[in-house]
Amino acid sequence: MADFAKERDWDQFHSPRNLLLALVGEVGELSEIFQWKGEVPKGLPDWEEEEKVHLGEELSDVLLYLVRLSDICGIDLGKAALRKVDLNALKYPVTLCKKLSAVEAEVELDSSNTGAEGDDKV
Ligand SMILES: Nc1ccn([C@H]2C[C@H](O)[C@@H](COP(=O)(O)OP(=O)(O)OP(=O)(O)O)O2)c(=O)n1
Repeated sequence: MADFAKERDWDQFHSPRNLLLALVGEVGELSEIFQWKGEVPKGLPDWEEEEKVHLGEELSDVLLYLVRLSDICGIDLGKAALRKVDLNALKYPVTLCKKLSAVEAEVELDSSNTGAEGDDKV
């Protein structure tokens, strides 16, 4: 991405703020693909090949602007992400999360048996 921008004299435009706005714009384009479709099954089995190619393009735009933004801010994104994975693991221990998931599933089951509305689940 650094070479790509340099070759085109685009360094002048690739400021942190501009890259952040470009990133958000691409997230918007990514969202448009899913807009109004309702929930879609994992793996997108019913999607046309063309739609999947489009999805890959928008995901790539998000990734490329994210990588460029990190670079321009002097952040080693690979290192930062690995550190965050470690922090996440400490914050959400496996045993605790499994117990909470089981309890939540039970509450969900109870509320569906009684007809009460439960919270939306992730
Ligand atoms: N000043 C720019 C312009 C583009 N790009 C790169 C990063 C993205 O991967 C892609 C974005 O290009 P477009 O702005 O043309 O966006 P789309 O490819 O999504 O096209 P469109 O918005 O027409 O769907 O090009 C860049 O690095 N710097």
